[in-house]
Amino acid sequence: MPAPAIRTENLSKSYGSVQALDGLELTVHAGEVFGFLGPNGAGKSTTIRLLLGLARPTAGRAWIFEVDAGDVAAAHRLLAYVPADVALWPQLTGAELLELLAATGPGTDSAYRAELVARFELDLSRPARTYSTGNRQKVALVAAFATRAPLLVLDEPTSGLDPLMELQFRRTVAEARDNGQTVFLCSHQLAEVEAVCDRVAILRAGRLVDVATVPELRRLHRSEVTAEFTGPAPELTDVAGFELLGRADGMLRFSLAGPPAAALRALAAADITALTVREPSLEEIFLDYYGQADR
Ligand SMILES: Nc1ncnc2c1ncn2[C@@H]1O[C@H](COP(=O)(O)OP(=O)(O)OP(=O)(O)O)[C@@H](O)[C@H]1O
Repeated sequence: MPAPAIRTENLSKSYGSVQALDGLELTVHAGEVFGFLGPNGAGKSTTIRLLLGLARPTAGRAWIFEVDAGDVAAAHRLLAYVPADVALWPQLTGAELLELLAATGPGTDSAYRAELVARFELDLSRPARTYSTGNRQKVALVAAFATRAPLLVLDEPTSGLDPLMELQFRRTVAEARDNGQTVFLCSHQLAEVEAVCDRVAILRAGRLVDVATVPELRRLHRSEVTAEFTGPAPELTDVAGFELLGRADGMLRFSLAGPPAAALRALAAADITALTVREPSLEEIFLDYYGQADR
């Protein structure tokens, strides 16, 4: 087994009486694209700061490819980082910035970098002070993806990108994975996480709620079923996990949680003419976890 890209053991951080991160146990395998999700204040940025050695844990430890995250000089040779708020030296042009970032980072593939500059339509001749938020983000993304760093830590990397650039981002993440790199992606863009991540971790109030693949998460959550029928309506009220959403003449719409066997038996007893099952999106799953009632 290759060393995990990220491993944490009881990783905890408190700020005074605020427990920002509480006993995080996480393993991110080498080569996977891993989504890190949670509502505001869940502890995502705190985790990233601990992984980057920008803060010290109150308890527990973290390793980057088995290098202690606190050993910043060694750990940062293995990773590239894109922060949520990209700050750049205002007087340097895009081209100068990429050169500077390449000189300080874990090694850059210049041919691939040129391809990424074209792909993200980055005008390298302009000074950074004239860049929009999205352009600053592109500089950081191009610099990070052009490295051969085995781990890419991306914190809200596409919040300033338009939908076309968002697609280019997804394509570039897929290339990083094909290249054997690990991607740790912290994002509120759930469609993006759903599209690119192999597994996701869900964090809430400093604690890990779940780690699973998106299909696994889907199986745990409600699907929406529409059944059309002739004759008597199927009798589903006793089925565990059944919740009626609507009914009309010859049509029933309901949500279902858990295994569908009992519902299928009940449906089989009726004369069903059409059946559609819609699986929940990651966004719906996320809202299920963080429903307004218990925020
Ligand atoms: N330097 C600090 N001093 C005091 N409290 C802090 C500090 N940094 C974070 N916190 C608190 O720790 C908790 C976790 O914050 P964190 O920034 O890690 O959340 P987050 O999941 O990244 O949220 P967001 O999605 O809003 O970025 C919050 O309650 C926050 O107020």
